[in-house]
Amino acid sequence: MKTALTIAGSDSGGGAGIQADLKTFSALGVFGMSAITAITAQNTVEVRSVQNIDLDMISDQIAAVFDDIGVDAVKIGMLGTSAIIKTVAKSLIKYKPEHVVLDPVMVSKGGHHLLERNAVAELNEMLLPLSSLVTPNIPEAEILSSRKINSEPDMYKACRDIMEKGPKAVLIKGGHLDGDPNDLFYDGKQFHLFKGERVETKNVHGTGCTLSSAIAAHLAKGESMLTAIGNAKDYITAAIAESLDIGQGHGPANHFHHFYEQVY
Ligand SMILES: Nc1ncnc2c1ncn2[C@@H]1O[C@H](COP(=O)(O)OP(=O)(O)OP(=O)(O)O)[C@@H](O)[C@H]1O
Ligand SMILES: Cc1ncc(COP(=O)(O)O)c(N)n1
Repeated sequence: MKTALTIAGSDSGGGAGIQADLKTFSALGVFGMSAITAITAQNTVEVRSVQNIDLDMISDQIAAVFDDIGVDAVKIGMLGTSAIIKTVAKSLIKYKPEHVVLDPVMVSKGGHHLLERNAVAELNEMLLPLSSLVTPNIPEAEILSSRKINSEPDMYKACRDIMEKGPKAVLIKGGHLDGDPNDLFYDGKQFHLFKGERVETKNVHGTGCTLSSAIAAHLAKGESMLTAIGNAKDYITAAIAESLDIGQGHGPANHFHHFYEQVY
């Protein structure tokens, strides 16, 4: 069986972070494993508190998985501090996984800063060069590229800027722009626009986590990067179309809508 490791934060509300990642891996038939970087007390409305995990514990979790089970693809989500970024980078340099999908999580939907503001330099210098694909949303792409993004043409320019930081490829997610949520891919040679259709819903908690995990799962199964992203885009579109109206805030993507339909 193919395996995928998520290195990310825990969301007690189950909609984002490690929980979204493991649900996505399972739904796509890949064996999911985790290295938890932080525990968040969180629900659909807010992040109430965050406790970062000790650096040694983070690298021990990663080592335990690589030393015994093996990893076909890695997905990286919330890394709260520059020290955690350095620790994860060191582990990636040691184990050299073939596929690394980096979701550069910075701020939660509710506005809580999940990455220290001064840690962006480490993200740029240490992790982008180790990534097969980096998947910023619009505000994250603005920070990584130091450029305002108000339109699709701006996304093309930002892709070029981000590629200079050394990832093998970039996918800027268009969910935060007006209009249909189109995501733009660039690998230094070709651009590809993955077109979406906007689903009118407030239940979009954890959609970025889900998309990056779905890409990692498809890469673990041996698909090419463009095929993996296309399949992951179909997955997130269906998971948003059938998203769950639970909690008072942004409800989560639905990973098992076929199953839930039978249970309702
Ligand atoms: N309302 C929507 N309908 C359909 N697709 C959407 C919608 N909103 C976002 N998407 C798609 O979902 C994926 C995640 O995009 P988004 O821009 O929301 O990422 P994000 O802000 O990192 O998500 P999050 O921070 O909630 O994890 C992208 O493929 C995007 O195009
Ligand atoms: C542990 C963790 N990781 C990632 C996110 C981002 O997801 P969102 O932007 O939907 O809040 C989050 N809220 N919590």
